[in-house]
Amino acid sequence: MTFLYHADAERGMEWAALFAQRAPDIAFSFRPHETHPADVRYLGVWHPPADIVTTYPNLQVLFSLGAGVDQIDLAALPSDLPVVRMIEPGICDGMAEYATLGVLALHRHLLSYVSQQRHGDWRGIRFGPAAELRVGIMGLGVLARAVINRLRPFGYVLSGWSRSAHQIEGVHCHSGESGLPAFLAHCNIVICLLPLTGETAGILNSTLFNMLPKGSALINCGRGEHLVQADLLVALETGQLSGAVLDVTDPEPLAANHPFWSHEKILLTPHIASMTQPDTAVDAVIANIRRHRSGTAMVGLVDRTRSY
Ligand SMILES: O=CC(=O)O
Repeated sequence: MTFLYHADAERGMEWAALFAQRAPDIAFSFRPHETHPADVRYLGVWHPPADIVTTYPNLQVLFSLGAGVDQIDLAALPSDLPVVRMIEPGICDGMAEYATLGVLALHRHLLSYVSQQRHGDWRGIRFGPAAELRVGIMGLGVLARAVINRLRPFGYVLSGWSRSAHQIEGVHCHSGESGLPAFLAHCNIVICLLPLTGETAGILNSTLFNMLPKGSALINCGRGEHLVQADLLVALETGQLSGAVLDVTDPEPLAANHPFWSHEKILLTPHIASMTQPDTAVDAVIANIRRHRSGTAMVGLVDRTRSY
């Protein structure tokens, strides 16, 4: 009954030490080649190796080491194999910090000041109060709620949009395709935290940008595939969008000559918004293994019909 951590060995070693301390009853390995495949009941992966089902005939749960599962070909897995997303406090904190960084950077014109500094240009740009800035979040899952809670004390006007209806105190929530135009019409900054699915790929496109008030800004912490890159360039060119903070791109990294690298209105970071933190992630996985063993529902179980 082994949990096999099938990813980078450096972090695997960290996980091994934490598992040994906190769950000595659960065998843990981060060395696939030294692990008997038939012993593997729980498998932790980022990009799963090929043929996991034949390689690990006794696999009972597949754990994604990240919050997303779009990197896993769910259709290739047996429909009764539970797949679990990583939901742990460290990932939520990281995302809350990054989204806050993005909102503050856009609100307080940081991209312009970085450019002005390069040109020796000492010039203040007016900014309005947070209470007049409307921040909208696309996707209202666990990460979005962490972002909302972190943004709340600044006083921004918060709204949210998701596929299905949600109620969050102090947040004006919209849902479904029909709710999208009203949501967008009231966003000065829109943050994409959507899962990547067939329905959400390419959702950040010119149709969506044109539904935002002119001069709005975008933060994409979802996946690079959510964004139609050419549409963003046009929107920045025309002023429909005033700036973008992008933590994800398609592909990653972008080609060396890609216009996003040097665009003055784009802040680009190398997919670091949030990272699974071993200290807290290990507890989340151990708790889920114990839930699975006792037949209770695991936290983060992927709904295979929705792909997240
Ligand atoms: O992108 C990172 C993750 O899915 O955790």
